[in-house]
Amino acid sequence: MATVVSHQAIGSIVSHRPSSFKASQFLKEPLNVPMKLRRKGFKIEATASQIPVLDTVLSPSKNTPQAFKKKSNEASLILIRHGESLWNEKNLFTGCVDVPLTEKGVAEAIEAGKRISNIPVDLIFTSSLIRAQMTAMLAMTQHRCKKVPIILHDESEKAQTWSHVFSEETRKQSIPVIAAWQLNERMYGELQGLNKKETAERYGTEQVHEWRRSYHIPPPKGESLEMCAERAVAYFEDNIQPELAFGNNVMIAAHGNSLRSIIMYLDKLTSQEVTSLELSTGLPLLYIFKDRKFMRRGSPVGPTEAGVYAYTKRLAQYRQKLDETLLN
Ligand SMILES: O=C(O)[C@@H](CO)OP(=O)(O)O
Repeated sequence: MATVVSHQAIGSIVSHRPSSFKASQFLKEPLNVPMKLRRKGFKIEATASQIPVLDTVLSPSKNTPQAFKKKSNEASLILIRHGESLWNEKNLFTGCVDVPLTEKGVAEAIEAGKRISNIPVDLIFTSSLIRAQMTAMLAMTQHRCKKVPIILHDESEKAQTWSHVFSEETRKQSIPVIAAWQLNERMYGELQGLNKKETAERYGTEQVHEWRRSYHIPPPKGESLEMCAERAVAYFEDNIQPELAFGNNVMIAAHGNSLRSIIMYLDKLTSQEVTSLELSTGLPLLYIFKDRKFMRRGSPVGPTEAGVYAYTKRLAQYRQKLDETLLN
């Protein structure tokens, strides 16, 4: 059965672990994580066979054995496709070309932020492209926690050192943002920069639809969805899922096709089903990760709607805490 998730579809920082720390100490089944996360500014470290951990700046028990326990057996995962870009507006194949949002895209990102303003976010992953990063940042301006998203720069020793934050209190009021090229849009090859309508007129609607939506067939010199999934899903499994397993709440701001491949993994869609999965720009989708399963919860309707909070006790408690903090 075809799955269409478009319109009503789906909708702190952490801690330092000693390098000898083994995932098996706190997970029933250790995840074997080929990690190379080294986020010194926030004291987040992980190497192969460890669990990456966000932590703990939030945890008063940091650096005690308590700090190595899972924060929770449940975590939220928000997926958001970037708002409209200047090339979406012009109907051009974009792929890995790095174009910014339009004014409408900015408004969509802000609206998305309102919808998720009561849902906890401890860590943000974005692609390395500006449209996804703008979306994440603009969305977070609306969050009721009022924490500041900070992009972690670990491209060199110097970048790490020069972006170090020296106040623990300030780190507590921050949310680390990790930019990863693996979450980039599918590379569209020789279609990048071409007009979608003109390309369909030239090569035929069916051919172009196949390039755009089939799982296995790549556009000329570009990536198929399958190839895109290989790097995006591997990144998700290696770097994002371990954070969720630890109890950290994650937001991913990425792209139509990199997110389609991740949703295919989360919802266990077949290569046939994913062909009819369409994601709207700027629409946040919420999942709950619990007992090593992903449960799709839809798109939060808005900050005043209670509906989404009925889904889990933990989300309801988080919102209550925000309400109390803001009243005091
Ligand atoms: O141009 C692109 O990069 C993508 C997303 O806008 O296009 P498509 O609609 O074919 O997924």
